[in-house]
Amino acid sequence: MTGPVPPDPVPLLSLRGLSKTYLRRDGLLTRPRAVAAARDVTLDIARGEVLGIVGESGSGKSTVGRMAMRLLEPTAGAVHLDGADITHLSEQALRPLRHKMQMIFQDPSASLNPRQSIRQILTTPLRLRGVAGADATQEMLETLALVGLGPDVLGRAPSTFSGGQRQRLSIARALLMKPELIVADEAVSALDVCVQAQIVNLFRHLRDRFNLSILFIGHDLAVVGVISDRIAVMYRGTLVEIAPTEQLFRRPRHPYTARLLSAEPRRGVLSAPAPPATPAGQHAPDGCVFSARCPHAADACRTRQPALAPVAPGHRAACIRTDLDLEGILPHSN
Ligand SMILES: Nc1ncnc2c1ncn2[C@@H]1O[C@H](COP(=O)(O)OP(=O)(O)OP(=O)(O)O)[C@@H](O)[C@H]1O
Repeated sequence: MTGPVPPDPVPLLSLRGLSKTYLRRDGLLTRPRAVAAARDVTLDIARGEVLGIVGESGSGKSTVGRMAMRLLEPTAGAVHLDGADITHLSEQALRPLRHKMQMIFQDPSASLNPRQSIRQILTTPLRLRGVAGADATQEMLETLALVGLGPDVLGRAPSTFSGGQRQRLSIARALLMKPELIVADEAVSALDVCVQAQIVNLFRHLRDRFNLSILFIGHDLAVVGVISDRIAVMYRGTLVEIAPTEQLFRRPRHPYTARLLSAEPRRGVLSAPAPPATPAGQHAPDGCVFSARCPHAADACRTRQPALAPVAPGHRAACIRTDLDLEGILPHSN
């Protein structure tokens, strides 16, 4: 008997109650204070899913991405990859799993060695996988073609490429590790608007082709919305809303999400300005993290942070003002 394929019961990546606290000193003579870069973040990413994380600068997006990659030790919480708890694995024990998780950063120049040719750069992941000789060359060329580059690039140095081409090269290098998960941290933020669209389309194509899971981190809801199946919204280290993309755009349930949406242009999907940054050096209030800026804050909002609670199927929000009818916008056509 055939029927719909049930969803994969084990998410590829599962973040459970992840927190990260830094001690920060604001001046030479001041006492260090604790800064919660991420608080109790719980997220799952299914195989083949693109999960967006959006929020303004300093909201903790990179901290979550780096903890997911086990590049940063969490202060509390757990990271599960394919059902296995990898939170406390040693670097040596992690090594065989590292290839499954690849990270793409905002500035590809920083991760492409300027003294190496593209052939040398792309040889490294192949060597790590034990692929050499003619097989390596063939795989290199196939992967370059996948990211829209030709064989002529192999002898060139990274500095001879544009920003968009360099990002294509870092994606090619990541693909050569045969990853199952890609964490793309502001991977298109530094690019021109039309190049952003091309790279976002490339990520989408690669997801479809390889059933990749992608954690797509960005500050621009319009860009993140184009590629993501679901979006998680962060504010000051706290996950305040998570929903399927269309639902989040159409009917946001947290005032901060509504505010991000109102900063979006109604047309020109990829040209939203960055939202204003969180004021530096301000402590989170005792209550809801957004209460100080929220136009709908009630007294109860200033006394405690609400938990992320279901508001509709697949949709959760950390707001006690469930009575609000917040304004959304029409979703972008994917
Ligand atoms: N090594 C560190 N030491 C102290 N504080 C840190 C450190 N790294 C990050 N932070 C602080 O943690 C908070 C979250 O930073 P994070 O980089 O995760 O935010 P983000 O949303 O990715 O922002 P951006 O896009 O600007 O990087 C910020 O307040 C930041 O200043």
